[in-house]
Amino acid sequence: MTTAAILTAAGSGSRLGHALPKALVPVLGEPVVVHAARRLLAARPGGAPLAALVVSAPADHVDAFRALLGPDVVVVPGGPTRQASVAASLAALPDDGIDVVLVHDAARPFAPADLIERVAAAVRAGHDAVVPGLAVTDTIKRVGAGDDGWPVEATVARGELRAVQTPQGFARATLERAHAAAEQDAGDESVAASDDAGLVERLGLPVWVVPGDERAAKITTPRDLAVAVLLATDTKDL
Ligand SMILES: Nc1ccn([C@@H]2O[C@H](COP(=O)(O)OP(=O)(O)OP(=O)(O)O)[C@@H](O)[C@H]2O)c(=O)n1
Ligand SMILES: C[C@](O)(CO)[C@H](O)COP(=O)(O)O
Repeated sequence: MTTAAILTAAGSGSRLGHALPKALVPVLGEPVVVHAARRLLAARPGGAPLAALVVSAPADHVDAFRALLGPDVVVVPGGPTRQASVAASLAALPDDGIDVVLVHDAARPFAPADLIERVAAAVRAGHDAVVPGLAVTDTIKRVGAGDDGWPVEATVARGELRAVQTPQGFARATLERAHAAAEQDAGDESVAASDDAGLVERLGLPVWVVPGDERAAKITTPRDLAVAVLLATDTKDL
């Protein structure tokens, strides 16, 4: 089997509040997207390097991304939602016998190689959709909508919950089918899927969870950027 990866990096990073798009924000002197791409390219899913890497960029930064990532990485303009950006990258994926696709967020730039390889291995073992997940450590409450607060409706059994990360791995045909079936939602953030496995779930197909890794934490807020500096140091040799 042959594995390729899609790296989503076209978001603006509004919650981060930086002057640059989030993927171009430096961590220890290098842009987030460079850290993320380097770790994907260093992984050996199935014992071989990725056959291709397609990165989505903000439309007005495509040339800057190409200069940063070099000629072996395909850069495409992203769309208005994460789902649309993945769909654009999927359309640009070469044929080349690629039958396993990893979808990863540049916003999780320090995912270690063993996590990447674990997800790909589960797809190669026969699971057509695989996500890495971490057990939830807080008590989780489901709340209603009140005028001046949020009344608790239930305490959710947290043993059943997983906080899901990327990379997520798919049989290519399953990922293409899932995106094609949800194409009408891709332009609207209020209905677009927040992850690719969610699109597979909408088809009624199974999604398999493998252990996640705290080092694959997502940079969303300014605090996360401070933590990212620690993760960059922690994973610099991975
Ligand atoms: N239209 C979009 C929106 C998001 N993403 C990517 O999807 C990942 C997860 O998105 P998120 O963390 O929400 O990034 P932003 O959309 O940039 O952040 P925010 O919601 O704070 O604006 C990121 O790697 C981001 O670049 C993308 O490729 N295209
Ligand atoms: C795909 C993802 O990283 C899995 O946890 C997450 O859903 C992205 O969410 P965001 O709101 O677009 O950051």
